[in-house]
Amino acid sequence: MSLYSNPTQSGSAAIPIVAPTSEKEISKNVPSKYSTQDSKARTCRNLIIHGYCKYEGKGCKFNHDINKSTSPPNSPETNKSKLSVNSPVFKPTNILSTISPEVVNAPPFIPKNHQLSAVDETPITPPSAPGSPQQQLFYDSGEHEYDTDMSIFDPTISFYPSQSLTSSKPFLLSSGGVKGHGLNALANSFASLATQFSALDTLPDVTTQHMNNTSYFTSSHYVDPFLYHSQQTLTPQPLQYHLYTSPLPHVSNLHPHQKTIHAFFMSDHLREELQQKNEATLSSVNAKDFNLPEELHVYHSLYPLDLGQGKSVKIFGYPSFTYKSICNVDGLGPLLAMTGFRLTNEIAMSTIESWRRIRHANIVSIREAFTTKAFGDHSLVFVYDYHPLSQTLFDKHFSSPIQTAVQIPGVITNIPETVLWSYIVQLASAIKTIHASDLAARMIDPTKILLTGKNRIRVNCCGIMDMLAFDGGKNIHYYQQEDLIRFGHLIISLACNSLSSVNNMPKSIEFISRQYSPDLKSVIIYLISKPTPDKTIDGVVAMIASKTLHDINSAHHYNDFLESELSKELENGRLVRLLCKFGFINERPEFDMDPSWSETGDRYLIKLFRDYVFHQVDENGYPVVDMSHVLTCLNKLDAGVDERIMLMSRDEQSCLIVSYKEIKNCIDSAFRDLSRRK
Ligand SMILES: Nc1ncnc2c1ncn2[C@@H]1O[C@H](COP(=O)(O)OP(=O)(O)OP(=O)(O)O)[C@@H](O)[C@H]1O
Repeated sequence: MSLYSNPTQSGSAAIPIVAPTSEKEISKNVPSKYSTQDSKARTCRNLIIHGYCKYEGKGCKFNHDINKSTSPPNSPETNKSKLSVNSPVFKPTNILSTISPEVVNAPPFIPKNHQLSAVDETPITPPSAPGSPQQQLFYDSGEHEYDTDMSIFDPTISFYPSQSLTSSKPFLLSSGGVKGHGLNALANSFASLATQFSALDTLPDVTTQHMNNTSYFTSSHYVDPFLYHSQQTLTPQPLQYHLYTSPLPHVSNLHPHQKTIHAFFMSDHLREELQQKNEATLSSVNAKDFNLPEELHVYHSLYPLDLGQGKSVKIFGYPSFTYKSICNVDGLGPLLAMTGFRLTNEIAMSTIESWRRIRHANIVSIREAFTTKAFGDHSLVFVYDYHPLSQTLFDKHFSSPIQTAVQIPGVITNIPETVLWSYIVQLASAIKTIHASDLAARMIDPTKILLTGKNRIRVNCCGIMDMLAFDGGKNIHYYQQEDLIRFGHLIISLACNSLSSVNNMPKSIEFISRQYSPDLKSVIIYLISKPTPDKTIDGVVAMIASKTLHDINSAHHYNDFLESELSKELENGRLVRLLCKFGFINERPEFDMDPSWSETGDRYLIKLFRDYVFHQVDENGYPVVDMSHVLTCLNKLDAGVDERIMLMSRDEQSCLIVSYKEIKNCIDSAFRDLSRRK
């Protein structure tokens, strides 16, 4: 693609249509092979395209009487039903075949996928020498012929930068976008997109044609969108992934059409949640203000996670602190530092290896453990995976005053049974994995179980007790039984909404049997029953089998939800990169000592394309805010398809017919210029 110049310059693969500026200019540009007599016999092209000619009576030599058929018999102009002002049909696909490039001294442009219609009997002007840029300038002199298969052109639209020139009839994105913006336009756009994909299936040698992006948008066969679904017998063809946008959102119940824009993107709730998590991940403090070491092994940027609560000795027997940190090697990791602990038995460190091998969705993975004196005394540091904005079960269910108050049966603060079952299923799954690895959790406590998402729990701080009270694994069965009893106590506390409920078992069980189902009570009774060799986590898993299925179902539903939200954002990265390039190029005040750089050459085309995508207005002059139009255009641009569009200057005096592929080349070349270092 060579440099573009303002429409008056040649050397472009685009095909400018330029309105004549004066009578003199008109006559100057009319090729000599047509006499004045011929000109009078031919219908003025301004009349055909715009519905009127502002030079009528002021020197334009062409015929302005639309009812007078003066065209040669074989000319497509004779088909007045398609070319009348009342029903203008405009399709420049075949215009290209009959325009002499000599008119403007430019080599002809023959698109690779150019399809000559059967009605076009005029010989094609030979292209320029092989290898030269295939270009053609289309001058609005009237010395050209139309075929009958033109895109619809509405002369009543006041400012309409461009129209899609695809021959695929159902694809009326531009006109649909202008005339019926909002929901209909949205639906039309996607229906047309789907139609084009379906058209792909009907082509005989799709793979070959698809390689040059031809078959999609230049197929002249209209394919009913509903036919798409009945094409199952055909072998699926490779698709142009770049052309996809996310599927049409459910917009039928939405009224204000602005809302449809939101429907294209991730839900606000999920976005906010993820943004808060990112914020938490990036939060930092000045280490000196908190009297923290600036570096600790391969970790730095320590950030205290238990700011309000201070040192706690009740679980581990040593004061412990939790920090978020950044690892030099692989990013984030929260640290749990135990101060005042001196590791005497080096073998205890080896227990961490067994824990490092455990990967489970309900267990916070441990990365490593090491000793340090960075906190001013002997400390043992454990490093776990970081789960931003997580809360402990204690914080969630037992920290507010109403929750810690003495439980009054029947008071609203009960945790719903479905939530309890979800906790039970997840904990049982975690404990089963731990026990199967010949380990014991020893951390089934509300302060050591993290809530990392909606009802999503993970057992935290695993492996610490094995190191603090190292016994070489001798008492593992005892600790496993203890896990089950602690598991039972945790569920009782949650069900009764009180940590002290475990001190009065009969009353608590009676409360649970009144508030919850017998199944829940049975599981609790099993968990807190006397340890026996037969009492294992497998017994619990068998008892909760049906609830597990329900939990799996919920997890899959949530997974579907997240996947659909993700698909909405799938193309963002690509499109943002493209928009960034636009931003670098468009309206640039100066480049390479040239103040008009962004307005001339290839960049002029990019500017017109920007207008085509973003600055269209409808027949009443209102901006067309059609996101699907923007997304479709950008996707086609990114894919560099051969489909051509007509770009029009803001003064409506010149048009350029150009393919997405050429615009893409222009953008790439302009961007390369900008990033080039001399
Ligand atoms: N792996 C982790 N990822 C993210 N946050 C964590 C992680 N581990 C702990 N936290 C957060 O750090 C905070 C402190 O954790 P900690 O284990 O010290 O709990 P605690 O409630 O302070 O218990 P204790 O009473 O033993 O001090 C908690 O609010 C918890 O949400």
